[in-house]
Order: sequence, then C-alpha cells, then structure tokens
Amino acid sequence: MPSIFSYQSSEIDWCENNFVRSPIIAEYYNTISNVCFFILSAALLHLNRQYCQQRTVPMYFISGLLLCVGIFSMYFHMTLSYVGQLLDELSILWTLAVAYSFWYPRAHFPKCIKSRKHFYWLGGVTTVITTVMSFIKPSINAYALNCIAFHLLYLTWRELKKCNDQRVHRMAKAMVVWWVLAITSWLSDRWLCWLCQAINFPYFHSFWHVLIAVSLLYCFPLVMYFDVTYEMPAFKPKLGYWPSDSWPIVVPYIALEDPHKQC
Ligand SMILES: CCCCCCCC/C=C\CCCCCCCC(=O)N[C@@H](CO)[C@H](O)/C=C/CCCCCCCCCCCCC
Ligand SMILES: [Ca+2]
Ligand SMILES: [Zn+2]
Repeated sequence: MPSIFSYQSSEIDWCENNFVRSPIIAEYYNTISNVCFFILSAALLHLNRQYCQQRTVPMYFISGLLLCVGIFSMYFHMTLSYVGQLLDELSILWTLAVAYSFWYPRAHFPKCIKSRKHFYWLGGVTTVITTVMSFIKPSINAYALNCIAFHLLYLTWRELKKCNDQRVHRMAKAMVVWWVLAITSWLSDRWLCWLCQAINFPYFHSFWHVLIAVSLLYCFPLVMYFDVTYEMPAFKPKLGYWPSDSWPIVVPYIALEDPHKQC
C-alpha cells in the first residue's frame, strides 16, 4: 500500500504532464506559479501599510497564512501526494476562516450572534467540523472551497448597494473579472484536459494560481475598505492604485485619511 506521503498518492492529477521538466518535481509550472502567493502576501503588507498599522494582528496572520497556502500548494504540485493535497486544501480553508472571522461585517451576522467574540467561536467550531469532514471525500474539497467565492460575490453585491464611491464599484468589477478568468482556467484544467492536451497547452492550472492571486489583490483592499467604513470612524478609507492611477498595470491598495483634516 503506498504511503500517504508518496509521490502521486493523491487521487487528483492536474492536466500538466508529470516529471517532464524535472525528475523530482511532478508538475513544474503548477509548482513554480505558486510564487504568486508569496508576492501577494508581501504586497498586502507593503502597500496597505497605513491599514496594517491599525490592524496589525489580522494583517500579519493573513499574510502568514497566504505564505502557507503558497508553500503547501507548491508541495502538493511537486509530489501530487495525498498529504500535499490535504495540506493545500486545509490551508485555504483556515485562511478563509481567519479572514471571515476578522472581516465579516457585523451587519451580516446571524441574529443569534451578538458580538465578534461569539462570531469567532461560531467560525472556529464550523472550521474544526469542516476540517474533520474534509477527510471523508477529499476529491470534493476543492469544489466546496470554490463555492465560497459565490458567497463572497453575494456579500460584495450587498455592500455595493449601500456604497456610492465609484472607485469601490470599479475595483469590485475588476475583482470579479479576474475571478471569472481564474475559475474558467481552474474548470478548464479539471474538465477539458483532453482539449488542452490536444492543443498542446496543459497549463491552465498555473494560470489559475496567477489569476486567483490577482483577484485576491483586489479583494483584500475592498474588504479593508468596508472594515474601515464600519469599524474605524476616526478614518476615511480611500482606494488607490500603485504606482499611479494612469499606469497600464496597477496594483490596488487602501489609504486612510483623517476626515477632520482640512486639505
Ligand atoms: C469577509 C471575508 C473576506 C474573505 C477574503 C478572502 C480570503 C481568501 C483566502 C484564501 C484564498 C486562497 C486561495 C488560493 C488557492 C491556491 C491553492 C490552489 O490553487 N489550490 C488548488 C490545488 O492546487 C485547489 O484545487 C483549489 C481549490 C479552490 C480554492 C478556492 C478558494 C476560494 C477563494 C475565493 C477568492 C475570492 C476572490 C474573489 C471572489 C469574487
Ligand atoms: Ca499532471
Ligand atoms: Zn494548484
């Protein structure tokens, strides 16, 4: 019986051909494309410095977890092992759980939840139960995780209905476009591998890594924007683009303005 650590012990094998570019890395491009999560993790801390000063613990927590996502995903694609698959999926689940616990808007709490402390408990218990359940049928875990994006879309839509800032609307649209490209790549790699092989381009899962990281680059400043709006009345949030609005390639970030300061 193969060990749960052994190469190719996972039931999932992505479309990229195995051991083509290296004898020790099963899926070369799928492995190296995870470097995007390291860049995302550092960029979040660097670009959103002002927000980070106000919310140091959540930001370092999330940034550390995104590093773990990148490391475990690299390990998974390098080995295609059962342990690699579970580490990859569980690190995503825990990152989502921590992000929801810190940033889920109070206005959307279930009626029985009276404070963020209660919400932490609800999130913690749900995550522990989901972690145990993820061992039952690991092949459906990735689909379940992808469904969470639909809940995020719903939340975004609810928040946009209350918001008049056109910069926020534009950033939300960009996030959705990147996510649509990302999920299309993920599904193509899963379901249309025969076609990708036929056109000699089995690399859509690597594109997914890049595109979902870009989509998260837009998602996090939006989440921070609503956090500042609801939880930090001493500041006024302003979405910006680095290096400047007019550049063809830009990275979004949030700045905090003092609403009492004149000019
Ligand atoms: C108020 C809530 C705020 C939530 C903020 C969002 C927090 C996101 C946290 C983590 C997401 C990391 C996802 C990266 C996955 C990379 C690893 C990977 O590719 N794994 C695959 C195998 O290698 C695996 O098959 C993928 C599984 C699916 C993961 C789906 C994650 C959903 C993330 C939702 C992102 C939303 C972006 C915008 C939505 C409109
Ligand atoms: Ca493969
Ligand atoms: Zn992957």
